[in-house]
Amino acid sequence: MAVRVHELAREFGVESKVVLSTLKDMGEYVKSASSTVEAPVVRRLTEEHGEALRAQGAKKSGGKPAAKKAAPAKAAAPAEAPAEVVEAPEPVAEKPTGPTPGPRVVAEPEPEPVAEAPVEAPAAATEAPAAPRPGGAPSPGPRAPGAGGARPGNNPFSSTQGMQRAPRPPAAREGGAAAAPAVPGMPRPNPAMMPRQSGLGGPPTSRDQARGGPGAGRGGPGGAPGRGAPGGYQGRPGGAPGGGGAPGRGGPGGAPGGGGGFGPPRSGGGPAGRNTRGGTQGAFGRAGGPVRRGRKSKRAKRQEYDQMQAPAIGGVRVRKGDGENVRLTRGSSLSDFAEKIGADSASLVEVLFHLGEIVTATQSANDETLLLLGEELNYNVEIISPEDEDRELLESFDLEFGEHEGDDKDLAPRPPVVTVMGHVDHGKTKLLDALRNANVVDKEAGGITQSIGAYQVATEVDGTERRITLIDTPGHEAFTAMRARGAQATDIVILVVAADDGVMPQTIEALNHAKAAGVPIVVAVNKVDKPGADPIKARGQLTEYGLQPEEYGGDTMFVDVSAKAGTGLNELLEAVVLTADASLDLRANPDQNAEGLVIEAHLDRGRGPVATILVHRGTLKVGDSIVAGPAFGRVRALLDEHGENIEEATPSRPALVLGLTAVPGAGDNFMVVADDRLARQIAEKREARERNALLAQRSGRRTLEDFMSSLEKGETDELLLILKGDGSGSVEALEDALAQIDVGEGVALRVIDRGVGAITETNVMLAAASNAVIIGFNVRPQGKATELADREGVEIRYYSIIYNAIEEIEASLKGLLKPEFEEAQLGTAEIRDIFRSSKIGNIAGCMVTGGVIKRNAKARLLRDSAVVAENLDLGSLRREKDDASEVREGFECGIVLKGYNDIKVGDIIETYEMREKVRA
Ligand SMILES: Nc1nc2c(ncn2[C@@H]2O[C@H](COP(=O)(O)OP(=O)(O)OP(=O)(O)O)[C@@H](O)[C@H]2O)c(=O)[nH]1
Repeated sequence: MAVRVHELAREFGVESKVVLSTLKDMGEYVKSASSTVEAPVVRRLTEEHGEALRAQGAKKSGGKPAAKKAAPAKAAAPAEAPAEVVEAPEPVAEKPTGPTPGPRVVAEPEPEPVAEAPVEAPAAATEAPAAPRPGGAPSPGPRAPGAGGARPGNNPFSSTQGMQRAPRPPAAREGGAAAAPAVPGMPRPNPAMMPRQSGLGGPPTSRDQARGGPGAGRGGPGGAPGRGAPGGYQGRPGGAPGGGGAPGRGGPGGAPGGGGGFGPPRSGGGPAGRNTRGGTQGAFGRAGGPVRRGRKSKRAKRQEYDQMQAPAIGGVRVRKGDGENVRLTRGSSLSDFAEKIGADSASLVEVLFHLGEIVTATQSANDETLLLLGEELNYNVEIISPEDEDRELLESFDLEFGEHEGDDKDLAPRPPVVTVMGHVDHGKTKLLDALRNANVVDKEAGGITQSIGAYQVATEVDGTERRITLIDTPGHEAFTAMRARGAQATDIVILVVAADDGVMPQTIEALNHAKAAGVPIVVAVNKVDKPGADPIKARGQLTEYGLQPEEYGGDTMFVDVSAKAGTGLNELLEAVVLTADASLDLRANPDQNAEGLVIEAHLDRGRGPVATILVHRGTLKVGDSIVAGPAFGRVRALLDEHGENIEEATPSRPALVLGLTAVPGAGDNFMVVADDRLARQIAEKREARERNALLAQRSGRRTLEDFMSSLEKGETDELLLILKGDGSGSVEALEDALAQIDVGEGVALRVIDRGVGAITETNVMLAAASNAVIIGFNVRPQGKATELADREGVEIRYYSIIYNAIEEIEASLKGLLKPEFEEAQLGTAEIRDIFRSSKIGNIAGCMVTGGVIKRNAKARLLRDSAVVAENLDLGSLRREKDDASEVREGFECGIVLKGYNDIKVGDIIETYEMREKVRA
């Protein structure tokens, strides 16, 4: 576990800056008092400088000994009522494959930390080294008192059990778990204990923090050093046996360290596949240090796996429930769960791990996993349905969807909405076309009707004009897709049966769908113009399926039509109206904020997102603030099916809406809200929710067995990309070009997100959660995105030439990329002032805002997160009046960019150097 510098300082009784400078002397990259320091570093600090620091602290405080504990450890469960007492666990004998028996749940006799609370690390580190571990295993570090002395080395979350950079005996260096003998009584290597993957170029401090800790750990099962294992920033050896790192995304072993690799995903990062960062990272793994070469043999992997399967010694301490209800939304993470039950997410990770599932604390878990965990811990987990979720979401804004405002007298009749279904080739499309051409309303003479997904027709029934809205995507797929989303777009189904063909399988299917939805049916017996037509037979056949023709005493109207000849169309429409009148109460309040459904939506190159909506109630007007699924906006224009502008759309009226910020999905509901801000808030919440649900789905249940089978199968993988560019054109071009890459079998490429603008923390989070690589095209990261990417081990690649991006991605996918140079970030400086000199050009008065600026570095200039100049050289670097070879963060300096004068105050100079990249 990582601890903060100030906590360490408190521990030693010295000021933060003393610890900072000691760490810097040790060569550790530490920024400030609030920076985190990884356990192995803490240990080294303690071992090498602990005495001196404490002495210094004691001197300062007048001989008072330094505090023993940095801070009170967080209790993971409420003190009261351990629900179930299970004796301290003992080692369990060999276990067959398959999920391990449930976690040994140990009641907590006192509110002591469950796994290791982060703050324990310094305490642990300052303890005298513990006795050698049972079995003679090298003890990578002392343990905290009271944190499970009885179960040495068995806590995968223990900060004290050796992390990536823990000094360790040479014997242990040969591949972690695989090399560790399974001595009885010795902690078996547990996937959770394996070294985390590393090898990326960023500062280890921040990265490590996220990697090693409970819940955030990425080190996966397996023993070999992960991606770029021994590399990393510090180039230290990784992976002590039983090393830290919660079970997480890292795959078993992360076998061939992809650290410097730019190889194909299948070979990178180990056999972990989907759930491992390694898989994808391997494809674009950043350089950063020496890389393990070659793949591990199947045997070694198998061995690792076997050991991985072995039950860990030591139980998981989680307070069991009493069958209480726990309501979780789709895609909740273990952290969310933990919060609800007052437990530590790390223990939940561990519990699941024992159940054979590898889920990190922050990752979205799927429904099954959440239910499983609930069952195990005796909680009644209730996954909130998407509809309920949305209802609750709207309720939180004091809104309601799907209700008419006012009372009965406010309701006015509205046209029925009709979907045409039937067997292939029975004439659905033809019928829709025929109806459109013959009966469309408000049609200018000669006007062409556009297909916007729905249109209105009119017919006269009993002397009054009656309108009908037809959804013009025929077939039951769209109908069921909408139903699956809880949306009922259809009031009546026209079931088309060709008179010459009779009832066919899809006729029945459509019939069943309509029945299941409780939607009345009108049968159109089509193609009656054909010589072999037998409309009577069709009636007889459908009777067998429960559709009794009215003329035979039933309640279903059958109408003979010929879509081709245009006969029977009015009768058909009349039948629809009569059926609606007989069985449905189709009324809506037209005088409220509009609500309804998105029938179809797409991105139009010229007009942006366009959506065809169907108003259910209320009246949609130009200028309304609208939220449609995860999209929102102000209605800029409303168009009807003739492409004509309309001012408003009343109930059952389909209209094309322009002005949305994004493309909603078919079946999403839409509603008008008070203002744009509210619309945005709702949309954002929905989007986040959708993302979580998607991630949960994608993450699936990755079991240890899955890992094994991927190992055996020789792993196919997918390279996921997130594209960010400076304009929608470039992003599209890049995506198009990527789609053209022939990646060959076993490797797939998928763009999971794209967008215009700087690379944001959200992009990084998504990449982290889905093991994607971010491609930045002429854009740079924003805010703490880089830091987060480093911490999360997310690879971001920057390009300014599409061709280069394509070439590299293609090469990496094909595993053809030759060793080459790669950029290593050095430091950034912000231009605070500009001094003009006739001799040397413009001098940028800068503040170094991160890292180190070195004189011989390469530089690029950023303005508002966009790259304005690339491949620049630092002409001179000065501190005060003197030339400097490097200037560190927090210091001012003067920089001249060789041959480049177009600088502005506020610009960022980003420096880097090219390091040779070694491929695995
Ligand atoms: N003679 C005759 N032919 C028709 C009639 N209606 C449709 N057809 C023909 O039947 C064929 C299929 O018609 P479609 O409208 O494409 O049928 P569909 O049900 O939409 O077919 P899918 O879209 O494949 O499910 C076409 O060649 C039409 O011209 C009709 O009333 N009489």
